[in-house]
Amino acid sequence: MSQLAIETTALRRTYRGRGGTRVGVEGLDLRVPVGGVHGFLGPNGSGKTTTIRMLLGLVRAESGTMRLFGQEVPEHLPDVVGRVGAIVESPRFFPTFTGRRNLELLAGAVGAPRARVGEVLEETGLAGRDRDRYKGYSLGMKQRLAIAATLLKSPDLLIFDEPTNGLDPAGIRDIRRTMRRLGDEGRTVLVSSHILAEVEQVADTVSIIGRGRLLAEGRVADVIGDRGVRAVRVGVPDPGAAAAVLTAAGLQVRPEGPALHVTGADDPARITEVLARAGIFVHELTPLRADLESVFLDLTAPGGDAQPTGGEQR
Ligand SMILES: Nc1ncnc2c1ncn2[C@@H]1O[C@H](COP(=O)(O)OP(=O)(O)OP(=O)(O)O)[C@@H](O)[C@H]1O
Repeated sequence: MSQLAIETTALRRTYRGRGGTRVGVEGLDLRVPVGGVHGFLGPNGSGKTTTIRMLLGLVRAESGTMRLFGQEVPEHLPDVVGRVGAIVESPRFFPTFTGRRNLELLAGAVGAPRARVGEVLEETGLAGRDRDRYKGYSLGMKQRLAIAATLLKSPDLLIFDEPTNGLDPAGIRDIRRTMRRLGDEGRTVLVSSHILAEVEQVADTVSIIGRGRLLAEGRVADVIGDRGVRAVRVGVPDPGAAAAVLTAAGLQVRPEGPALHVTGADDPARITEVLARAGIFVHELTPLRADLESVFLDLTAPGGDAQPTGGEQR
């Protein structure tokens, strides 16, 4: 088994409130490989922040185990914390100081060499704006400065909790690029989000959770491939006649605009074969790939057929 940057087993945390006990995380098995970007996905309230806070020693787990780079935490957190950088809440910067000055102060505080400040400004694309005051930064620039701050000590693992919250599309693209670059450098990036389209483009691997449990994990393409409904759009001159023939052959058919949406065929060639035998010729045959969004919605739908995988999908 390849080394894991993060591993949790049967992790559990509940919250007691006036309305009774609320599940934060319930038996969560999370495995994040070393190197690359890992999307930690789930709808609002599914337990992402709770998990991240437990990993960082900010919230206590009720039961279960957690490891960072093989070291059990929180017991051995002091041994690994130097390898971990996290943006959980917005760090506090001095509004009237420049971005660079803020970083220089932080570098002093964490014992990073001063030269590192220039490097992290480059890495986060802030180099041209580093002499502007923090209070004049856009939200996206503030977020990039927060990332720059976590990079000062060159962490092997970066944990971002919903890093693009509140950003405009350009800001989102910048953060995504920064995360991708960090992953390509061989660092491990854990990025939590409930916005799938965003993570789908940047992540190498994903874990999808719902109500505190793991629902699916693996490489993005595999998670989609395993769960994707294989459908094909079929264009024919006479959709009514074709629908009757396909239905008689045991396939599921519904109209989709001027074409047909067909499921139930393991191989699209079977559709052309069935239709050709009936003298119907196909002018369009488009396999419709499920995207992560629909897989996610399927898995996390209340009362849906989501079965926790227990993490044995790899
Ligand atoms: N301090 C707390 N006190 C009581 N309940 C809490 C607390 N923190 C979290 N919860 C509850 O635990 C569950 C998981 O919350 P959590 O914030 O971990 O989810 P999340 O996946 O990060 O959500 P979001 O995407 O909205 O940030 C929710 O039902 C939430 O209301």
